[in-house]
Amino acid sequence: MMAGHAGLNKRRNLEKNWEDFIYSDKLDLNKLNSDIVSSWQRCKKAEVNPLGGKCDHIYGRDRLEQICESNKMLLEVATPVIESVYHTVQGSGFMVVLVNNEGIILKTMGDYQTLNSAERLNFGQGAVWTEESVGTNAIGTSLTSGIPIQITGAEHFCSHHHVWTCSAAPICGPEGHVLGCLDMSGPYDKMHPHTLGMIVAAAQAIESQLRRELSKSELELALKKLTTAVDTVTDGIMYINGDGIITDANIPACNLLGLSYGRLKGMRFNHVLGGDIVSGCFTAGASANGEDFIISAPLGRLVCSVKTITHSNGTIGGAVAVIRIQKNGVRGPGGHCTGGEMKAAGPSTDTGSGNGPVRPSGGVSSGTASRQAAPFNGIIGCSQPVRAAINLARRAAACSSTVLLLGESGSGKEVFAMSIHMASDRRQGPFIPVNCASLPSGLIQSELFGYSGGSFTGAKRDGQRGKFELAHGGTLFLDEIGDMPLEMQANLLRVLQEKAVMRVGGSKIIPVDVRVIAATNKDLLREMQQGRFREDLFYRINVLCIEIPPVRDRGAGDLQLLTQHLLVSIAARLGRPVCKIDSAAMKMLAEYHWPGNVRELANVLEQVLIITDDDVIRVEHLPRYLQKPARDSQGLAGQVPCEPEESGRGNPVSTLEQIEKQAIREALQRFDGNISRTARALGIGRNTLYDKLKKYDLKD
Ligand SMILES: Nc1ncnc2c1ncn2[C@@H]1O[C@H](COP(=O)(O)OP(=O)(O)OP(=O)(O)O)[C@@H](O)[C@H]1O
Repeated sequence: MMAGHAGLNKRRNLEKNWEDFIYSDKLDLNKLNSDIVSSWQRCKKAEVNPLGGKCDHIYGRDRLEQICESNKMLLEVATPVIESVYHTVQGSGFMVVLVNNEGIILKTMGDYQTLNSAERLNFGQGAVWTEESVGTNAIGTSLTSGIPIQITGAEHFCSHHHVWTCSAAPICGPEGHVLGCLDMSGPYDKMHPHTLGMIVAAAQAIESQLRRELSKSELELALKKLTTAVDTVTDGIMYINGDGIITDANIPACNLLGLSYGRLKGMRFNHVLGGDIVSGCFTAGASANGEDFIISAPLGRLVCSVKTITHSNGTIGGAVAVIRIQKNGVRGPGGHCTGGEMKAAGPSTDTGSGNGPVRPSGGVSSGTASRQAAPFNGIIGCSQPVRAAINLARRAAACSSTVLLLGESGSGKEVFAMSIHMASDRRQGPFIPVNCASLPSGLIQSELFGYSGGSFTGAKRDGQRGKFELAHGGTLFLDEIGDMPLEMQANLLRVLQEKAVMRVGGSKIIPVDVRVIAATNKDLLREMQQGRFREDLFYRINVLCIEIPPVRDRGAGDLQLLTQHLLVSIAARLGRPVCKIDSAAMKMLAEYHWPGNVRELANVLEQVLIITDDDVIRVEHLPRYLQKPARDSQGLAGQVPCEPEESGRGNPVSTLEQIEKQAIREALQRFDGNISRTARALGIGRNTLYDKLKKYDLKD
């Protein structure tokens, strides 16, 4: 506080300097602070009236409300600081003021008398307290110069302010830009240099609180992004705390495990999965992290992987588990199948087995009947032809002979091939599928047998292994073998006989231990007769032949089982609740002849689940081409569930062809002639569709 003679002298000197500058433009730079000199010069240039000081630039209530709204966070954070600062000076004639970065007063708090004096200057909410508006003052000058400043008495440019002392400090945001300014103003004779120190500390407190708030809202935003992502994915995701309790889960996780969120949350993860995955990960640490496990759930087999979350000090804080439906087995990066099996505790699942997780490296003891049965559990169907095919497949799994799978497109040949592999003693080895129809004829040789370094333009320097080498110790699935070019058939035969390959451009014989499963939807006997398939190769691959029945030959019971299975698994994949199908819609499915087999059925159900939110599928939800079956359609309706359907097959070929032609025509119309979408909807490949368009002369 300024007192006595010295104080009076200082005041007089300040007033003298001010008068010299205002009336004679004289400046004694030794006696004046350079920031004040610059400010005075700015004010003179801006033609601010030095004999005034009453603010006439004030925002009305509505605009002020908007301004406060856009400075909401600053106000919220600064208010408790203002209150605490005012509390310490209360009764001493001071007021505390908060302005935004444009110098507009957002808030004032002070002693009654001081607020009254301030009001006479319009020094209150909504006033624009800048240098241009009211001359040199702590608020305006601090905002202009970006530094904390104290302005006392005649240091103010306007004479009406000469009885005031003001201290202000800018408030900066986390990125350094000025958000506003905090000021403390009071009577001139209460001037104390410490006041500025107090205001600087208060502004800093506001700044650090703002930083905390911003990082909190950034954290909230990051959390929201994460939650949105977790809710959008189709995989099931669960969070597990350090005690192995599930603390959160997304909808697909609940659907896949067949448990409501309320039940799942709070359950012990090991109880849900019926094994001890988590403690394995917690104790084995990184070694168990991220590995895939196979578990059995009500929906079928699921792949589960658990990854631990570690604190910065290295201790384990919990884990994230990801589960998804096992699609054709679990393939490692090199296309390897992995996985033993354990059971999840869904409502309809036997939890009493006590099976723990079986890691790929641990393996499943070979030869145990129950374990060998598991791979075939994914093949849905109990009709006689399906049971017969499964029985043959079981036998195939027990030996290492070449297998030939015959069946229409989409009937499940790959599912069978994978199941045979998984049930065989090669299950620890890779399962390598190759679609012979989709390989360009120029590349098929190198794809199958590999090539040595630099053998052709664009080849990798060190060469590349072919599918036979990749399948070493495992199974090679040659799909659509009927489409393999004749010259390749000779090479394939040689490899099968010699059990060794030679890479394209190479000279080394590489022995390979590969079990071949071939598949086709073509009539190989006819292909042979017409010279398109080698007889010797046919007999070489046709050691054990398994016919996969088309869906229309499986009976209504199988169709119902497949429909229910697919509805649950597709719903889980789409992340939507499972829905039922009413009997009329089921009857309509049974009346259709399913040329695209299970794949077509899956596509139809997926389309329905995408377009409807209803929890029951009715006739009107089904595609139109199903709603108008041809009169003499050989559908499945009326067939006895799960019974062999031996009678009544007759010779339906021409009728089915008519129906097929009609289905293709309608699908083409529906998708405006788009081949890819039409093929997808019909559950057949594009090439097959092109063949059929040619066959039925539907090209235009
Ligand atoms: N019996 C089944 N139970 C459950 N899903 C099945 C069954 N059969 C087939 N599927 C499913 O139907 C789809 C088509 O099966 P898959 O690819 O094995 O048929 P494919 O006969 O090999 O077809 P393509 O001849 O076109 O290669 C896959 O999504 C598969 O999972």
